[in-house]
Amino acid sequence: MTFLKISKAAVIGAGSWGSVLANVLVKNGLDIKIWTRESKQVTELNEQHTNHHYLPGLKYDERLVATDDLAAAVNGRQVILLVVPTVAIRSVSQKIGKILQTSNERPLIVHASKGLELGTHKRISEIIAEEIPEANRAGIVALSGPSHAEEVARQDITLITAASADVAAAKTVQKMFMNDFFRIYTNQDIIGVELGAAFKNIIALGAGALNGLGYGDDAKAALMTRGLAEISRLGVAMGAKPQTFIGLSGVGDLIVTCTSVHSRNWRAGNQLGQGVPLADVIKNMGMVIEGITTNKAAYELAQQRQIEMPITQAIYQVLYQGCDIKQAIANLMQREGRSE
Ligand SMILES: NC(=O)C1=CN([C@@H]2O[C@H](COP(=O)(O)OP(=O)(O)OC[C@H]3O[C@@H](n4cnc5c(N)ncnc54)[C@H](OP(=O)(O)O)[C@@H]3O)[C@@H](O)[C@H]2O)C=CC1
Ligand SMILES: O=C(CO)COP(=O)(O)O
Repeated sequence: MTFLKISKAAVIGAGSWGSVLANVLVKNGLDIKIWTRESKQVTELNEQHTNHHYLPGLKYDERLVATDDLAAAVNGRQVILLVVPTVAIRSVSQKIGKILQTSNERPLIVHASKGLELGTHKRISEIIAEEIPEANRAGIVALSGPSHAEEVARQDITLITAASADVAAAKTVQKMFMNDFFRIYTNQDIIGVELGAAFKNIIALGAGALNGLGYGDDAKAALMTRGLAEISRLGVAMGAKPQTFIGLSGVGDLIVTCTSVHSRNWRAGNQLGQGVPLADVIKNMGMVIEGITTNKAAYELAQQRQIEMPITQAIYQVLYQGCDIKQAIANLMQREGRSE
């Protein structure tokens, strides 16, 4: 595609991240419609300009318009930004694909979700490409990097990546989001960007668990470093460029997710480390914990491709096979000595 100056976009998903990204775009002067499946949330966003369940205390820009009518959100928009959990990407994309076929429109599709599909192990952009016909999309861009909704909401400095094989598409997204607190880099390695984003959540579960168990900074640094080594190994085997894992969407996002109390994955791991059962952790969070399903996908991929991922395997044993966390850590420590 050619570079476009965007004035109208739709944001699909009004959870923590979708609502904050929508707010950034409104502040940047764009006309934004945000879609949520919840009619009560539409009323709250349009009348109180709040999103109490997801970001208590935040006042949204009054120009942000919410709707629960997907066609009304999508039609006539130059960009559609998907920000629903990975598990919902296929069904939502299917619906959007049908709407765009009927209206015969061709917007740029952007997503900011981080995960792999269970069963197929597909990346988000692969799912979108399957469900929205090529004739009805101008390109696909992944928006990803170290960014917590809670901090972007208060306009903290945040730097992330717009990734697409199509440079003009990535630059279009860069331009629409950039402002004095939000800085976007482009990257053509969408495979590496999406995989770094998905896999770091697994390691963040482990970092949280170490904290919950009372381990210190040495353990955290070790987990992050060896975690980066194994997620890059799988990522490169899946077609990612190695250097992407030392960029914002790789080590950058790994650092923020493994060290921030805002991270849902870290907080979930922290509770598991304190002995809270997984079902209760999920119930109490009230928001998506992507690392739990991505751990299963990554474990299966590692098995299929015979790639050594001891941390991912240990977390899989804890989450899915009932292994005690302390036993899983002991098993990791007792592995035969290796070179780095
Ligand atoms: N939160 C953050 O700081 C960041 C999140 N991300 C990524 O963004 C994605 C979304 O995360 P986040 O906003 O935190 O998630 P939340 O749990 O805060 O919100 C999820 C949103 O998606 C909606 N949703 C859930 N399931 C479906 C479905 N089946 N169909 C339609 N809508 C659905 C929810 O609607 P309802 O309220 O009705 O359930 C809600 O609006 C994730 O992949 C996450 O990894 C990326 C960077 C930062
Ligand atoms: O991706 C994120 C930060 O970059 C958000 O991480 P959590 O989903 O763990 O909150």
